[in-house]
Amino acid sequence: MASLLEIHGLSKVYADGTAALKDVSFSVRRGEFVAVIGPSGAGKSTLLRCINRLVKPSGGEIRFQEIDAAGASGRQVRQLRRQTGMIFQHYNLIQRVSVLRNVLHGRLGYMNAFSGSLGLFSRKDVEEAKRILHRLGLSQQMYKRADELSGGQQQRVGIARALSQKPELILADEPIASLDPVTSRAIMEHLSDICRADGITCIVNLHQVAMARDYATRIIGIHKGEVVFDGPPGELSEDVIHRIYGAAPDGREQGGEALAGA
Ligand SMILES: Nc1ncnc2c1ncn2[C@@H]1O[C@H](COP(=O)(O)OP(=O)(O)OP(=O)(O)O)[C@@H](O)[C@H]1O
Repeated sequence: MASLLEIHGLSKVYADGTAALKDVSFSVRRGEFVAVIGPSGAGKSTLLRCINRLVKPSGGEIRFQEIDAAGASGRQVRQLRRQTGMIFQHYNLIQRVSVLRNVLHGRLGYMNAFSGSLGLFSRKDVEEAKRILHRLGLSQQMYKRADELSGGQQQRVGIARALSQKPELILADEPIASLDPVTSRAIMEHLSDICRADGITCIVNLHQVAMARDYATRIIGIHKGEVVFDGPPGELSEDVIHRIYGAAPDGREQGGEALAGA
């Protein structure tokens, strides 16, 4: 099957000289659930942000469907962002606005500037947003302000907003890092269900190795900006985990929190 996303020789050097990504290459097929793991500062967020062009790559190629994401024009970047839903650690909701309206913001990329600025969403978009909120168990919350919700509920709104875009790809940057273990599993279940039932490809940055093992169909391990593992969860041996997280000189592993749940 053709790849949805192909990355070749991707590099990112920030203005201060930090080389966050070095010669990263992999491709992702439709329907895959990819977990990206690695220690703090490995380059996970930079990778996701290069894919939807929140960060401009320094070199290499990113091909998303027909779009050359690395060299995309402004119009192509807008098209790319329409087709890629982004989910953030801190939810990035508009706090004083209703849950329903936050979800409808996922439709802005499809509207002209005039309708978008006035929030003139179509009846069809509103009905679809309500359906998505119902699916995520948030029917009772849809008219509440976002800041009245718990963290887990806010992250479900973040997922609902991404779904309302009707994306081909969901990029989730540490979506459970601020949540307790039970709520984290509920969020991972929702993402997994979306991937399986809707065929939406997911790339999820995670700190917890156990979560990656339990939910991903494929794991990519990054260490200091380089891919050091790319394979199914079953191949994530202790040796591989040490290669990804590295070992401190005194023998203690780095990323102890990540390994604790491994
Ligand atoms: N805007 C920036 N300017 C300069 N350096 C940056 C910038 N953003 C990230 N970096 C650096 O790039 C490297 C990779 O950072 P990145 O946030 O991608 O890692 P990460 O694996 O997502 O880390 P974490 O798990 O802690 O979020 C780090 O050394 C970081 O300090």
